[in-house]
Amino acid sequence: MEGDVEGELLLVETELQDVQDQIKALLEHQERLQERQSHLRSLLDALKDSQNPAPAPAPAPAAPEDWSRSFHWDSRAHDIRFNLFGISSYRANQREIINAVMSGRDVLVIMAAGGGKSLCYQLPALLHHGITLVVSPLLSLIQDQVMGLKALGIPANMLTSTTSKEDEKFIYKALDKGEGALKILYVTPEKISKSKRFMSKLEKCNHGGRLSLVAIDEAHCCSQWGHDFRPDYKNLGILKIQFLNIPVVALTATATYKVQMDLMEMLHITKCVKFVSTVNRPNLFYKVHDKSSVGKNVVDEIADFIKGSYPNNESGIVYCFSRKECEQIAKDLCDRGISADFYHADMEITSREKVHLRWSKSKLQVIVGTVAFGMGINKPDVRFVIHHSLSKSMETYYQESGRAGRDGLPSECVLYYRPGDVPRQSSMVFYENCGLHNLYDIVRYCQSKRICRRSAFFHHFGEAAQDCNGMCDNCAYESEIKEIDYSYEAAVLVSLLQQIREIDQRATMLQLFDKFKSKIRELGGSKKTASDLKREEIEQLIIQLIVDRILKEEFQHTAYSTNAYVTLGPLWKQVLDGKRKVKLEIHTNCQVGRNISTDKGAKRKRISGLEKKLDELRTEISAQHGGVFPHSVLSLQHMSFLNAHRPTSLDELEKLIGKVKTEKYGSQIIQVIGQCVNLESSDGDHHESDLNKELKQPKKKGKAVVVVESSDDEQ
Ligand SMILES: Nc1ncnc2c1ncn2[C@@H]1O[C@H](COP(=O)(O)OP(=O)(O)OP(=O)(O)O)[C@@H](O)[C@H]1O
Ligand SMILES: [Mg+2]
Repeated sequence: MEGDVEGELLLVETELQDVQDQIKALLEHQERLQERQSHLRSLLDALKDSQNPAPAPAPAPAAPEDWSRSFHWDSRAHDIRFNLFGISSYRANQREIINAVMSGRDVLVIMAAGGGKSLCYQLPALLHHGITLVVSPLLSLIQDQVMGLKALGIPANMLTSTTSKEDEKFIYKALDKGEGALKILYVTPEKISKSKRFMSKLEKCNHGGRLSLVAIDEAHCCSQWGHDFRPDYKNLGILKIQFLNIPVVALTATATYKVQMDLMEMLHITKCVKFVSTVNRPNLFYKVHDKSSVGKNVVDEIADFIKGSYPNNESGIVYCFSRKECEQIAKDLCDRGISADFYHADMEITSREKVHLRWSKSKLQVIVGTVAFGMGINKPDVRFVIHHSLSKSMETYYQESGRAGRDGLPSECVLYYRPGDVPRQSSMVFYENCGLHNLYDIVRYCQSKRICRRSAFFHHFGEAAQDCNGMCDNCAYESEIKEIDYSYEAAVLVSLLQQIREIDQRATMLQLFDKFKSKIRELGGSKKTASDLKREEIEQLIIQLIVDRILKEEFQHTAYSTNAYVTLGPLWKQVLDGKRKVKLEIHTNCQVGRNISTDKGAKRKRISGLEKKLDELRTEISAQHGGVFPHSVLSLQHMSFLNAHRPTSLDELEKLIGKVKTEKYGSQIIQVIGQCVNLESSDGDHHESDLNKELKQPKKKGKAVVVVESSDDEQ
């Protein structure tokens, strides 16, 4: 009797916890929607006002500043953007943000990964006369940025644990007395919170009128509610207190409303101008791929995909669930002829950095990583991100997959999903705040075969829907999907779990499937016989019942692991009483056989002979110049421009890639273009040059087609 009461109490407590988790998640969602609502309301008011100007001369609230009007620094900004950075036009919001920063306002920038946040403080840094201080959380990010800026001849430096005594002296002199050339100084947050010497030098710099701007990159690290909280970021508010008149620009890729409020408060920039850009990444093609239960088949498919779609060493990431899995998959990919290496938190920092650097310099095609391979990734030309198993939430998946295509060019994000992977993930996250709720969100994303993948992100981040343009599997393919009624099977599962509960036992998903199969055989009442029932379908059904709260997961710790069990959820009676139908979406034209390497979604095109040669040239220049990354020499967008326009003189070249890059690498580029044009004209066919033909020859193991990304208008 006592045991029964205790048992029920436990059940009620677990359910209460579940309800609390859901309330919390719903409140967060409500917050995001409220923010969207207030934004839409003010937009509507502004639109109405512009159509019906108010008749009475009542004191109107100050009109929002128009940051896209012309400013006196426009032509200098244009010159620096194009001639120094080699960037031909601004992306959405960049110009407005730069104008707000230049007008001396504090600014908060929320812009998706790869949106181009760096330019929003680097360009003002060069327009201003003094020094810009940039706070960034990771050494590797700082090193990449400083290296890229130095390659453009911009006086940038960093003050970190790796800075030499000599450099430190130079930086302190520049801060102290304004000697030497220094425009952009990167530091880690620890410098602000822990180095009194640095802060006093900065004080002197400000006193001498030489501190012009403070930029705080990855600003979500300030907030405990953010996904990457860094304690030292909490102290950055000191910057505004100490340098009251210096504008602060805080930048991040994702911040919920709560995180935004929190970081504005902490940085003391509550009156800042806020720029929130869309979470949409139109160049990313999202796809969920059915994952085989046989590990070898999954690696075979991934390897075929990489070799078939990206045979020119285009960079990619494969995310795995565990460290062990990472090492195994990296080895399996190597065995299949792909240059891959692993990256996880158990490795020494130096070996991790080595792998990262080889990959950044495109000497390694694929990094197989755990979630530890995260924030420091600055590589713009990652063409594919594959998830070997599902992420723990929509937010994590958005961030991890978002490391693809930061250069804006078409890239692919493929998630391998198998319902059988869910318990593995749930037993890791169930103790986290809203852990299961967040996991079930991404499980719904994976199980759905109809709903646009992009719309799931808009919904999650509380943003109005936008057109997907066929850039996800559910929008791109006209596959036949049938809704099949599984109410009978669901009722059998529920009654089985009832029986299991009665004898005080529990079942894992695998055990439940086995029991289910023999029960069906025994009953003989299903439309399908036991042998017809595919394991994948029943697992899909069990997971669907879990996310619909008809069943639920329970967890038990053992000495070595946490086991996940399936039990009855709050709504089980509805199914048993026949009050609720259970349907599953099933592909009828054999989704499993659909090979991802045949996808048209990412709009890949053949790489031209010239682009291939330019790629070789930039790698060569990068090797000659030590630190410079190939993408800092020429971006893929530049190579595409050069291929389309084929300049023959330095003057023509300068109009395409700007002055600085032309001065540095122009003669080599013109030479390569000249060689290619000659070869093509002797062949007589621009599109089928010897170079191209040579490139289309099967490479190593007979894989043939050479494809790389293209801009939207090229197919
Ligand atoms: N207007 C532009 N046109 C073309 N390329 C651009 C433009 N602005 C930035 N880029 C390029 O886009 C890439 C990503 O830019 P950046 O590193 O600033 O992104 P980010 O917003 O800081 O992303 P993350 O959140 O991942 O750090 C870089 O290669 C950069 O040179
Ligand atoms: Mg950035």
